[in-house]
Amino acid sequence: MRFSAVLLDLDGTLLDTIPDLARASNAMRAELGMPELPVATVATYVGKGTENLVKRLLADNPEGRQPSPEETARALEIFHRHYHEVNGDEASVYPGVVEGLEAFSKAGAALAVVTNKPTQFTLPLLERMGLAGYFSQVVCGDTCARKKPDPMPFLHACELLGADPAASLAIGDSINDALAARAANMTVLALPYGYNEGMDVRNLPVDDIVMSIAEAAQWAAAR
Ligand SMILES: O=C(O)COP(=O)(O)O
Ligand SMILES: [Mg+2]
Repeated sequence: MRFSAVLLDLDGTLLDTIPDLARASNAMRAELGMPELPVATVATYVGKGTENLVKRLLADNPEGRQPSPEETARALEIFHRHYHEVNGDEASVYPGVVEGLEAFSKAGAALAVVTNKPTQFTLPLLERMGLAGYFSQVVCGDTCARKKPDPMPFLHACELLGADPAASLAIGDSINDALAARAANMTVLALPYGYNEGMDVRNLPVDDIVMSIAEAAQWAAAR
């Protein structure tokens, strides 16, 4: 395998976290007197970090009114409280993830998570889901000054792993992973089962689409 490092997205790539994110989102909306949203709608709001999710949840009102910074800050506090309560309760590891991570590790690749989810939720979730041990580095939404789709988090992860971005593989479910990895000069694979802000993954600027992390490991082994 020509890749010395593999950087994996979290939400929609390693874990299906939408049930918990939707529960916290609707608990926040209920506390603010807003009606419940379908889980599928919440899923289209995930991808650019928690603050962006909260802004989109607040902007989902009949008038399309955008929240003020003060309203966003207050709602974010409420969301955080609820998400801490449920984080991991209904999350699941996608099929093929453990098999794929084992295969990448056996092939000698250094593994990192690169997520837009804040550190306070990411680290306990990785532990709870039994995946923490696979990763030598975890770069979260608040680790760097900018989040994906900026290349900064991927470049930071490569630096921490001592890996050349050109010899590194990124795997994700969304436009944010694709654009960030492209800008970082990495090879990038997309998975179709996650949350791409409601868009078709077939339109993403990626090297290929694979059906699972296990298939991604096979794809990489052939190169
Ligand atoms: O927190 C988000 O918005 C998405 O997180 P991800 O980068 O792991 O997909
Ligand atoms: Mg994702």
